[in-house]
Amino acid sequence: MASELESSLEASFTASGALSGTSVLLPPARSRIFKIIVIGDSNVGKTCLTYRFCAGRFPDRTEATIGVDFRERAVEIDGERIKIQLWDTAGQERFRKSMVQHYYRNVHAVVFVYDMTNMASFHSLPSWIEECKQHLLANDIPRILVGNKCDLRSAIQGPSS
Ligand SMILES: Nc1nc2c(ncn2[C@@H]2O[C@H](COP(=O)(O)OP(=O)(O)OP(=O)(O)O)[C@@H](O)[C@H]2O)c(=O)[nH]1
Repeated sequence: MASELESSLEASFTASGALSGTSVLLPPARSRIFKIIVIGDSNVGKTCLTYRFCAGRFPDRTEATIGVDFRERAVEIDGERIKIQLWDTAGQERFRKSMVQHYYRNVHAVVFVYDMTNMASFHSLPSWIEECKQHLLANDIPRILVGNKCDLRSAIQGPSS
């Protein structure tokens, strides 16, 4: 029993990255949190995308996001448990004005979303990229582009639409 306890204590030291062999029991290491902002025109599906990722299903109904909504999901990557904190931002200018500087603070990655059935939302991407530049987003911050609503096959718009 005592030896079992000893080995489990040692395992928790090792898991928390602390030195084993000391007599102090440290709390387990806290998960690292990564902040990812999701941006794009209103109605492209940012809320649905983030909700689906975090809750495993689509929301029953959606309304225009005001300011920002936060969603979180724990995932394991390369054996490390991390927390992904998704910032579902408002697409409508009037609902984002007061919040926009908070979106870009300490951000780890950006997801740009457009709606494949709405070419205008694709053409808006340069203005979203410009907003990132204006908020001094570092060049090494990963950026991902998502073309949403690909299930609406017959409504997908191409460059000539
Ligand atoms: N067919 C289809 N509809 C979708 C998809 N994603 C979102 N929608 C619909 O698109 C509409 C807008 O979705 P939201 O997720 O609220 O869009 P948003 O980008 O968060 O909008 P704002 O909050 O105004 O910025 C809703 O009617 C959704 O049901 C998708 O993948 N496929």
